[in-house]
Amino acid sequence: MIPTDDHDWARAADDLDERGWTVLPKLLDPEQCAATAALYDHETAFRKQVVMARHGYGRGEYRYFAYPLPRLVAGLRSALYPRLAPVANRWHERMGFDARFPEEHGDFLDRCHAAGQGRPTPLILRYGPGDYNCLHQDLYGEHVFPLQAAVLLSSPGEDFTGGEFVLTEQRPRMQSRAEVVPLGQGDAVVFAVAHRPRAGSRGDHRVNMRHGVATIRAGRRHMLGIIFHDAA
Ligand SMILES: O=C(O)CCC(=O)C(=O)O
Ligand SMILES: [Fe+2]
Repeated sequence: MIPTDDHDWARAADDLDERGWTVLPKLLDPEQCAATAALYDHETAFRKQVVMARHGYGRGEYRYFAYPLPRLVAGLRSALYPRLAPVANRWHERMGFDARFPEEHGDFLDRCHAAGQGRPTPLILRYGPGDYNCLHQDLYGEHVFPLQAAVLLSSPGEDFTGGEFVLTEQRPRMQSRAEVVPLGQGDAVVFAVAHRPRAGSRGDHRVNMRHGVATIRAGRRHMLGIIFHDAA
């Protein structure tokens, strides 16, 4: 159902190692995007709604899915994870972090759930004119899978303008650098949750990464977020 075989995973792994993010073009087709965005109004599919302005997170809102996840969301989460686990393990080794990740997502979730991180983190975000998402990191407890994915469900230029996906990285003792990630409808961005290793002249060091969304100028923008660790 989720055609992850079509993607160039060797290139994706190289992008991730070099800059901490990659784009998987057309991970979902327009019908899958529309059907997923339409889930937003099915209140019973979700465990929690967050109005971002109430928490100082930005402006706009999002909803975390409840278990069981919709088929497409569950399918994406379990299909992407095994492609990313080798990158995650390499990153942890290079950053000197102890945790290593199993090959299958279910085994990693068992570890999260046993540690009290049992609430699902996949979400849909919805933005209108003037909305934005402040730079942040999606950390929900001790157990962290270091990569996450997000799929643009709306069509830029058609459904909305503005609303660019932004990543920043901060190297130790240096100023932050920003990247704008070009996304079309159905494209997924895969990116570092909080840290990534970077090769420097004196070996690897850890850089700090955050992501957010620039102000939506017009229209409505829906995004599907796939986070692999669950929440406490
Ligand atoms: O709306 C966006 O592009 C940001 C999504 C996001 O923050 C996430 O998926 O964690
Ligand atoms: Fe996020």
